[in-house]
Amino acid sequence: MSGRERSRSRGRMEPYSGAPPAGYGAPPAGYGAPPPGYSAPPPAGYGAPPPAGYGAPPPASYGVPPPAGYGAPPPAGYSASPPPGYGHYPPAGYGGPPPAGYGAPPPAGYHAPPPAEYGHPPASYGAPPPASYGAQPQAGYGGPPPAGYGGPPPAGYGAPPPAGYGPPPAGYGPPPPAGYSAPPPPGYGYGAPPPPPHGYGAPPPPHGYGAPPPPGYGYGGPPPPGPGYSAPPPPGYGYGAAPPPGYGYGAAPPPGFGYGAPPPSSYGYGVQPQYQSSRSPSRSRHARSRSYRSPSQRGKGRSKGGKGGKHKTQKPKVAPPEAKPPVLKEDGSVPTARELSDIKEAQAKAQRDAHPEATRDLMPLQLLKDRTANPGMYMASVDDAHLRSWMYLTHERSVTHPDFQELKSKVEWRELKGTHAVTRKTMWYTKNGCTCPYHYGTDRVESQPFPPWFELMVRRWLGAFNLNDADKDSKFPDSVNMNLYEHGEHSVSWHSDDEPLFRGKFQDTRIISVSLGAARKFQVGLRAPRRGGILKPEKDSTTTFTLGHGHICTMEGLFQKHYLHQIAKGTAKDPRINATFRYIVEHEASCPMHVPGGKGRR
Ligand SMILES: O=C(O)CCC(=O)C(=O)O
Ligand SMILES: [Fe+2]
Repeated sequence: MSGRERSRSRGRMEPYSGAPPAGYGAPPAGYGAPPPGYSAPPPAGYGAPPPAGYGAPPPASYGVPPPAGYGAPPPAGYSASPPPGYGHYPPAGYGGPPPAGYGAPPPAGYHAPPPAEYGHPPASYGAPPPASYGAQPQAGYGGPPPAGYGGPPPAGYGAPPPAGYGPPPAGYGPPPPAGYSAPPPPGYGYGAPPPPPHGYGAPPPPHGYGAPPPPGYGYGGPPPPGPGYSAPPPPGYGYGAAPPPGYGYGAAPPPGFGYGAPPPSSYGYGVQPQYQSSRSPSRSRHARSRSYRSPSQRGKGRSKGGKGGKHKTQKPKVAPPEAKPPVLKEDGSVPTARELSDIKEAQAKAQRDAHPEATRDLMPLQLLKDRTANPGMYMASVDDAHLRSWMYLTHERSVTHPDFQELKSKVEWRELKGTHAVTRKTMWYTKNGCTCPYHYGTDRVESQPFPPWFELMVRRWLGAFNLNDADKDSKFPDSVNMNLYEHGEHSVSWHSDDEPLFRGKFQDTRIISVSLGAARKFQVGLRAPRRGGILKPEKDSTTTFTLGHGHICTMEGLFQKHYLHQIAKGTAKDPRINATFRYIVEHEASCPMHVPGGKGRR
């Protein structure tokens, strides 16, 4: 308070005489309309007391006019339901100027909810969009985004264009992402839509299917099925029916498709189709499940089926796979390791695009947000009905800083040792007498029962989901994996929570993740075939979110089958705890909860 202001407030106590008390000259800025009867300026001499209502000084907080829109619904452009945490309680320190950026809509592409203490705009707010967001923001970004930048990019468009997109690289590599055929939105910064590579989109030559594709047709990856692609094979080629859509992309023909002779070696654009003998219809299923084997399953004998051997006798005997023809480029040359990975990634993507998962109409699935009183407070961060995969983010106020301190000091944290250093600390609690351990790569952590103090804490955090064990949708999680990241060097690299215990690669799973302490970046991306044995998301499919104190993130449906996630190393100085609540479906054979022969169902 300045000296002048102090004397003004003292002046209020003086009797009115002659001149108005100090400070009464004019109502302070922002005081709104003068009270009824007040006629400014005061009458000469100001003999009379100030009109009724004028006597009191303006309330302390009234010094500054309230920010436009304060108290009212969120300002225009703020989106019908503001993102979770936005505006459901007034920013701290309200009464001062609105926090920078308040009143502006959140920047396009800003997926993460604002941090717990709204009032500090998120770190990236107003800053350039996340790296994965495609083109650099246009000059002037920081004000409203350039026209066209506001809406979400078309599917597949969020990623940067392939290197050298100006003129497409020779051979053009994989087909452009879905939706890419549309010109980029204005302002997206590609200049003009890229010219299609020579021959792209044109139908293949009418009789050319037995022959190599014409020069220049050459996609590194499989061509999209185009008009004419399902044209009958050249005379003499002789399969009865037209090949199924997508055939020739490396997928095996469906059971019973049964052509006598394999197609000529040039069929399939350099990617050899996989032949299926009509005697082994399980081949394609076999090939498919093979690509879903987890790190722990890989390297184990196929007859074990990756389930610790206990289903040995139940597994159907499968004939040893026929030797696969080598994958060649369209010019017949052998691809480099990187080119081969690109080809495999494009094949996997084509498979995925061609094979949607069951819809929720066909196979109902209740999303956790729909169990709450306020589903609008949950932001869809991944909403992928095609892959039956969902991720929602919200902020939960009942998660407190004392909770963080209690967890940090009471949990018996175990160090996880990577190949070179400690990657993070962890703990694994289970319920109902379950003794299943948790496997992290080569590390194994024995379970402990939920401590009573933790049970209470968790019931509070997850209260909004109304998990009262009344039916299958309302089951309370029966296990939790906790991580303590002491600083930015602690991390968890790309993975999915696909441990056999949860059967997340085969059926819907729910994972509820609660974050406490320091904020860290959480990334998700589409699962791609391993590259050089390493699990990484498909190129250009990564999205980054910030998980701060009190954030709850759900992963639902087949998210663990189709998506990967990670907490990458970063610059964080302060510790963070994350608890992921899970449902065990298939207990290990040594566990008292094990059901012999049963593949559990949630
Ligand atoms: O710390 C996180 O937010 C993620 C942890 C995680 O992915 C896991 O425990 O499986
Ligand atoms: Fe995970």
